[in-house]
Amino acid sequence: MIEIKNLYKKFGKVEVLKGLDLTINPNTSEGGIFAVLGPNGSGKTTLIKSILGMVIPNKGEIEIQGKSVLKKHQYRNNINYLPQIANFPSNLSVNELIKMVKNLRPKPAADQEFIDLFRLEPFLDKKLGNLSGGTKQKVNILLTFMFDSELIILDEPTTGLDPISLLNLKKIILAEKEKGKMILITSHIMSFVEEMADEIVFLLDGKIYFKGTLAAIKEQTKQTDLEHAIAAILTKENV
Ligand SMILES: Nc1ncnc2c1ncn2[C@@H]1O[C@H](COP(=O)(O)OP(=O)(O)OP(=O)(O)O)[C@@H](O)[C@H]1O
Repeated sequence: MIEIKNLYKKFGKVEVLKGLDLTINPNTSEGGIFAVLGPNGSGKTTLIKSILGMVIPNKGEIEIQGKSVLKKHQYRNNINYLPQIANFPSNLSVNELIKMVKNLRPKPAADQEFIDLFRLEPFLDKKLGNLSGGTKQKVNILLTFMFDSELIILDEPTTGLDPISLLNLKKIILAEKEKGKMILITSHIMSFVEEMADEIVFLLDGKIYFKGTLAAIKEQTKQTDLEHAIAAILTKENV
């Protein structure tokens, strides 16, 4: 369970989060996959990075499983995080990077399973700087899912993936949900969100504008699909 109270974050003069309150509790919600949505620059990554301790909020409280996480770091060992842009060292090979990450996080790793699934074997000795965008994203996904963690945070996970890899990603996410994991996803691909998410968390103007099921957001906006439901909110709010 994640509980966020009165979260504020400013970058210089830009106020991104303005007293954001959010409780994500899979036990009382419809399911385990929560999509964090909002227009470009609305603060989705800032919120995620605050949960991860990579952004330090100006004010507010963040608790995971009832424990405050601000200025702590141990809890991060139990979060799998897929960053939006993976800045891999370009002169390392895929194999070297996997080994390095496994050394940094000494717990069982299912790397071979994902090497096989995404057919990464031919790329293992290639330098990361020479990989295509989609192949880099497959390495990014492998590094995220090879460890077993209770909380999984995915920032734009579909970027650059071909159709088969996208199907594989969806399978992996659903398998994690089956195991009872809590999964937070940001995505601008509404068809992906509609297919995967149990609940929507919609950020607007530094706060949570809506939290609830796909059915509820469609009903509230009187739209039949998520894309139009979101468009209806943004038009109404003149964003
Ligand atoms: N380190 C930083 N320094 C200065 N400004 C920042 C920093 N990180 C984010 N911002 C600003 O905070 C705002 C929110 O950015 P954020 O990346 O959280 O948005 P987002 O909702 O994830 O956007 P997108 O959908 O485009 O990925 C933007 O105006 C951005 O320029």
